[in-house]
Amino acid sequence: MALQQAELIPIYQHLHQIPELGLEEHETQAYLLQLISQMPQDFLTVKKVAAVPTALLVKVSGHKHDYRIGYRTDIDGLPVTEATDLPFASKHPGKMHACGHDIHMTVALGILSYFAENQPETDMIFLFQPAEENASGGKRLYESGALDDWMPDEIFAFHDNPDLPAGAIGCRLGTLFAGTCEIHAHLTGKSGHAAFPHNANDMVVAGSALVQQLQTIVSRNVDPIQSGVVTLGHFTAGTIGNVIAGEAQIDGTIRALTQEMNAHIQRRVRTITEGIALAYDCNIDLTLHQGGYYPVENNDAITADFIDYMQAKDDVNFIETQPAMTGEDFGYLIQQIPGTMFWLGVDSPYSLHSEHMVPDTSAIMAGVNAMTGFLTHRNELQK
Ligand SMILES: CC(=O)N[C@@H](CCC[C@H](N)C(=O)O)C(=O)O
Repeated sequence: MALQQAELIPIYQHLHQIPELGLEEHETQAYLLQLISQMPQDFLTVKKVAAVPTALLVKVSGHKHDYRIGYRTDIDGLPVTEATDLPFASKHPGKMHACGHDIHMTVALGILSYFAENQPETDMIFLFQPAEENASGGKRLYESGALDDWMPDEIFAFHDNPDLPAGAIGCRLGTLFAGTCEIHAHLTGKSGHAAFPHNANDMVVAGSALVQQLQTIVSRNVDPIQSGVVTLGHFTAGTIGNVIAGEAQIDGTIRALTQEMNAHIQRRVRTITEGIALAYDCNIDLTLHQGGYYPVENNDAITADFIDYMQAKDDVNFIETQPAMTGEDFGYLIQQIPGTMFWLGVDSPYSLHSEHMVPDTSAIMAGVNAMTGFLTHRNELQK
């Protein structure tokens, strides 16, 4: 029997207890391998990837081999200290599945277990991908060449969404998620005694000016009909109140729904940073890192079919959604392989990345059922 609610909930709870950061998902990988080894093996081949050691690829051999349908789940957790009071809360201090990748993995296992028993028409490739949050795991996996002889012709993935009702499927034609780019700025001036500012070069002041100026980009440099985000979530400087700070560190992220706008904002960040370094006579070491976090652009034909399918199903609550400024390294994969990304509602009052986020687990079976049905339909198109 394919994995059902009674098996999937304990699997989810176990995964929730063992979150690991990107590229460190060894315990998670071992647990996934154990579960996959318990499925019927007739059609399954499992591949590890030397260049991305915590990744797993699983092929389900179909009746024929001239087409491959890909399905991707991410497997990493976040450096967040859980504050949910769940009986199955994280056992790894300072780490949590606060972005719901435990839900993603559980749904993927449910779908995989179905096709392990019900041989699909075409080959199917399941990607258990590390490091969605921080290290472009999808890009690494693609560039490792491990997919080359298993390259999907189309690919699907979802992200859970606390703002949608549990089990609802959300999607849209066109861009679903933003492209992102990390900002890291290290400022170096001259520390000194609080009483003699003229002999020092204060990085609290220079850093504050940098924050203020970067925050003008969206209001003054972005076409108001389009959109963009510059968030600076981290700013540290100095040591104590009566010492002028000689160093500061500012980190943040750029978000935009097109690659052109993302690149435009990156250029403005560079120019403004150079100007602040000049104006405050300090050194600013700026790193802008986009990696694989391109906008998630859904393929028109495949996504129209996805939406038609979900809308026609009485047991699917389909909701057309707006683009979101969340990022996803699936943006890289979907640039290489046409496909669809969608949301799965998990109805939580707390947002993704919150230490209080508790997804409604009734979404798991809803996701498995909707996607086994849809992937069977995509298989049948290849008959
Ligand atoms: C779904 C989600 O929350 N994704 C992350 C992706 C992080 C991208 C990158 N590390 C950055 O911070 O720019 C997100 O924060 O949207």
